[in-house]
Amino acid sequence: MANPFLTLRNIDKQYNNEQVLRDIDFEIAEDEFVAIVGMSGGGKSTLLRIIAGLEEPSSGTIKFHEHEPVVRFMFQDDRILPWMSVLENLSFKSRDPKSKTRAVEMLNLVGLSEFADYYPSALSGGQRQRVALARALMARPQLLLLDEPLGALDALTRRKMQQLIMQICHEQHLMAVLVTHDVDEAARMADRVIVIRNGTNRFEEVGAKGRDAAAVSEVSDKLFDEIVNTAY
Ligand SMILES: Nc1ncnc2c1ncn2[C@@H]1O[C@H](COP(=O)(O)OP(=O)(O)OP(=O)(O)O)[C@@H](O)[C@H]1O
Repeated sequence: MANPFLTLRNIDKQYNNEQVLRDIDFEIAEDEFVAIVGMSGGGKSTLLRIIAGLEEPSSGTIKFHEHEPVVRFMFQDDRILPWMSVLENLSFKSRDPKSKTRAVEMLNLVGLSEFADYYPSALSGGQRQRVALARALMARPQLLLLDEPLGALDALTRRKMQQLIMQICHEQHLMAVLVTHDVDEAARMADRVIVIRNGTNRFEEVGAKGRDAAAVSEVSDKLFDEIVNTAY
């Protein structure tokens, strides 16, 4: 790979006697958007935590090439604080007055500038996930780890959020690793889709993003076959 940002080599992970990940081996390039798909319980979230440095692999190496990047997560559960306004949710961690300016900018970026003073209970699920995205962007991350962030949204809101996340990652030169159960989502959003089968990455689909509807559907059918043909 020409410009690797992150390299994972022979990553194994066991919990007690359970082998969750085995021989995970792939690279992520600068500016790449990667999706990880696979059966439930297959170790996708564990892999994200290992990339984030929240969990140590049992063996294998993980290497960021240039420098330790700023990494932020987005989850299905938005984890925004109900007793704070939208703006406060973004800026409360920092005493720097510039943080409020940055929060306003980030709300603008995700299309929520009119909602700065709202409390989370007054927002829709899609708007709350926009707040979660804006909050993740506050620290100027280089890498976004997206653990099924759109799983609880209705189909239309989900499509809009997919577009927003792709657009922001592209404009801000952010790398992203998206874990999703939705093979259409993976085929639509990612430059490359990695299928985790039996704990190992056995299949990579390259060049997913920007395909037309027919091509997305073809890729997602292929991904589905790869996943369900796994002997679990
Ligand atoms: N901290 C832990 N201690 C023990 N076992 C764990 C721990 N975290 C995960 N596991 C086990 O590792 C396996 C993989 O879990 P993980 O959440 O990574 O899978 P997943 O592919 O993200 O699943 P899903 O798609 O359902 O979210 C599961 O069997 C889970 O029970």
